Amino acid sequence: MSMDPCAEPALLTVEAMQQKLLQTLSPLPAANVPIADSLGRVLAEEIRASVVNPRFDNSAMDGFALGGEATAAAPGTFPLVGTRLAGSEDLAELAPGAAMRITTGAPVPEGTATVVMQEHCSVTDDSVTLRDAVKAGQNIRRRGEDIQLGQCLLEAGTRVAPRHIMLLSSQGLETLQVTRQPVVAVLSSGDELHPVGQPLSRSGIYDCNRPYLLARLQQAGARVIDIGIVADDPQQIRDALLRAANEADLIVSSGGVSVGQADWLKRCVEELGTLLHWKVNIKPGKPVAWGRIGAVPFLGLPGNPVSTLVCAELFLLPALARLGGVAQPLPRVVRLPIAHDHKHKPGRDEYQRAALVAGAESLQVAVLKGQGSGSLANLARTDALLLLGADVTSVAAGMLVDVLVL
Ligand SMILES: Nc1nc2c(c(=O)[nH]1)N[C@H]1C(S)=C(S)[C@@H](COP(=O)(O)OP(=O)(O)OC[C@H]3O[C@@H](n4cnc5c(N)ncnc54)[C@H](O)[C@@H]3O)O[C@H]1N2
Ligand code: MOO
Repeated sequence: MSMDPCAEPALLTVEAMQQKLLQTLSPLPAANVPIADSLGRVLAEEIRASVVNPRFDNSAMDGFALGGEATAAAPGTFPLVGTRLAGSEDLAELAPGAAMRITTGAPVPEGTATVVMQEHCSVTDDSVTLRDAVKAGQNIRRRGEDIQLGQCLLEAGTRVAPRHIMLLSSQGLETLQVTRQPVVAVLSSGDELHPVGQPLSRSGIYDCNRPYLLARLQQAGARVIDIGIVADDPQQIRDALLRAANEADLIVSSGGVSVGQADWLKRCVEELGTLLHWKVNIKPGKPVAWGRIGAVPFLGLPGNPVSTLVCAELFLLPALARLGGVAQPLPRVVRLPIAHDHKHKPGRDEYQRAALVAGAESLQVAVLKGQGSGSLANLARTDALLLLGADVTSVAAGMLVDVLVL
């Protein structure tokens, strides 16, 4: 890689850069964790059912189980021979023509032909009267109709969500094999940057990229190390990168990757390790850098805050997901109609901040005002990024466009 700041390397497409990242990385090793600690972690094993669902034929309603002949005889009055509650270990059978009070989830007694909701019956101490005809087999949840033994429930590479914890707990699982949680070190670079809580110098600004990255990474399942703000000084940058490489599985910086004389990040990575690629045909975020410090991958995001945000979605989160063992590490793009005519200057794949708005038939995407990579006000309304391909010159209202929902 040339040290000449004026040399223009070949720009990768977004897809090619993503493939390059994914090829450089492999999932971290797996460990066993209690289910209660598994939220947000990534399964390193396939989960197959060891418990069928339902475990036994059981009632779907509070009401009355009817023995065989009673079903055909309804409407009518039938003797009430007992009660079966959920959790009952009682094995009594139900005689043909008799009825038994039953609650939702209780095993239906042997001999049950159907279950009737109690709202459809009148009851005395020793009999139940059905007002209407009944269908055989209704309101009974059959053993194994949902989950059978050995059925694949979750694939390796699934990020554990609360609904998965429900499914796994229903199987009685206590622990899971998950990929080790990736540790990501985050730093900001720039003499102009101040941490929040400190007064600003005349040409100072608050560092908003590092708080953003720390939050976004944690939301995506990483453990973060905050390396802080590093001045535009090669020695300080080298020290920060080496400290980060010592402690983390992935290093991410913002700022200092362009061609300015104080842009040291890329040069320091070349010195300390390997710069694997620099520059992608994307707007915003063109000077994004990818490399390694020793064995630790490094992603250098461009400093303009929206460049940081867009490149984090497109490159940082896939890199994190890959380390974390996620089966589908790339962001999911959906197609939605655009709410208005829209012009685009071709040349780079562009990701524009957009709001999702209610259309007549479906959600629509509306591009927000203020698309400069340093413009922040519209982050308040940003729901999604609209992708406009490098060759697109315009889109007409109603056309389906690619959208990355945030
Ligand atoms: N001659 C050229 N100049 C620039 C080019 C180019 O191709 N040729 N590319 C432009 C593009 S595109 C981008 S993006 C930026 C990226 O530059 P850097 O990564 O070196 O970022 P900085 O120069 O350090 O900062 C850019 C901008 O963002 C502000 N910033 C930086 N870090 C933070 C932070 N943590 N929180 C808030 N704001 C931050 C910084 O003050 C600058 O205003 O380069 C263009 N230049
Ligand atoms: O790529 Mo820069 O991010 O356009 O501002």
